Amino acid sequence: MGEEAPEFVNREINLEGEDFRTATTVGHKTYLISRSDDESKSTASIRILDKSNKTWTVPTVLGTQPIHFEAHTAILVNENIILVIVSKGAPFVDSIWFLEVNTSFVKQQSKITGTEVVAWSKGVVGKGQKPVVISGPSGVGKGTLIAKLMKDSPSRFGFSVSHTTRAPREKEIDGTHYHFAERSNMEKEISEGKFLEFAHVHGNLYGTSIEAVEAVTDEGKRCILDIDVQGARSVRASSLEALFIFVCPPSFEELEKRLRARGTETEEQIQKRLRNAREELDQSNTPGLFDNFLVNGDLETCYENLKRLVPLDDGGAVSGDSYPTMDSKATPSYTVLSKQDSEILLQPEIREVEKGIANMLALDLSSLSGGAPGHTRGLKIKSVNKD
Ligand SMILES: Nc1ncnc2c1ncn2[C@@H]1O[C@H](COP(=O)(O)OP(=O)(O)OP(=O)(O)O)[C@@H](O)[C@H]1O
Ligand SMILES: Nc1nc2c(ncn2[C@@H]2O[C@H](COP(=O)(O)O)[C@@H](O)[C@H]2O)c(=O)[nH]1
Repeated sequence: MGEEAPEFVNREINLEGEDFRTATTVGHKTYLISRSDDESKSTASIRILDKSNKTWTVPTVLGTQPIHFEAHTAILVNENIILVIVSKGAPFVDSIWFLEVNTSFVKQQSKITGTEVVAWSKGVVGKGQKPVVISGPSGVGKGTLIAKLMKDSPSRFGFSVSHTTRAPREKEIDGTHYHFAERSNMEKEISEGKFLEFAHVHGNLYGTSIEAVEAVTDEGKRCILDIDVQGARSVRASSLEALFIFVCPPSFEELEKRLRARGTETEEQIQKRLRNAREELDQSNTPGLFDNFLVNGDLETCYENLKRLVPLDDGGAVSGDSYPTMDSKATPSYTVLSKQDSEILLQPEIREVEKGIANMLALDLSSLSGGAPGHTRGLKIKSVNKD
């Protein structure tokens, strides 16, 4: 609930100054960002002043919050996003953040929770790669392909661990392969808006929690989702920008052979999965649903084709750019030197330049891209030579 604004704060505050508190106005709202009162934690706290009726609101804050939140600078990127640079105490990799105040993700979450919502997204260098949704009929080899991807590049990819009400298979580990859940608990969490998508698949309930995707993207990894076609449809309709890949079997007979050979289902369950496979293959042709199709005949060939769509080593880099090369644990103190059009120049303290632990940086706000809203946003950041 909003409360009457105290007289002394309802005034113009330095909008873009570096301080422990900044106020940034977007339309008729002013976003007050400050270090939390609990100084031991150094987290950020947000309050919103609605200038039209002079009321304050404490919003629901989504996303993983900036840590080491000391002095900061806030700059309006556009009417949807505020750039927040934590200018003291944070390692370089934790110093660039976006406060999403009016993006479609925020609007969607606001509808679900019925509250005013803002969301933190971490600024990552590069394209802020889209999560990858991999769908296909049961037994086609999605899990096998994903396991290869994770084994070859564990630092680059992270698996979104789904919830399911189905019983664990012999070698499945709770929290690694799935979060095995009670139906009533899972339904409750779905009704509380904690799931990005869910679907009834082969007689059980499956779903991707927002936290499962966050856990991966907050580590700066590209998130891989193994979900059925209904789930893919829900993600497509959500605000999460993703790459959608459908894996097809070389033939229906081969699919049946693989399902039987896996030996994890009863005959009745196999029949049910095969019936559903026909429906999924049919549904996969929905125009605009999947971006790419792979046929998993020979496993190695299919894996090579998957790596062409989801490269192991592009690092999200945009060719031709030079990226900051400083020690990722260095904690330089940046101040905003200038903002011209969409370029922001960040100036480290002279001592840090002299010690060689920091360079002047140029942030290109026009490059803001993709990532997972409420999780990460990609951005071009270049080191700038002073001479
Ligand atoms: N290209 C392939 N050739 C032969 N066998 C394969 C191939 N790809 C996967 N398999 C085998 O097929 C079986 C099913 O594969 P997997 O479990 O990866 O399928 P899935 O699509 O993840 O199934 P589900 O949706 O039920 O989880 C496994 O025993 C796996 O070893
Ligand atoms: N919509 C969703 N589908 C999911 C999710 N996790 C897995 N799945 C799909 O379920 C079937 C069966 O999986 P299995 O492990 O029981 O063989 C398969 O098609 C998966 O892709 C989810 O979170 N949401």
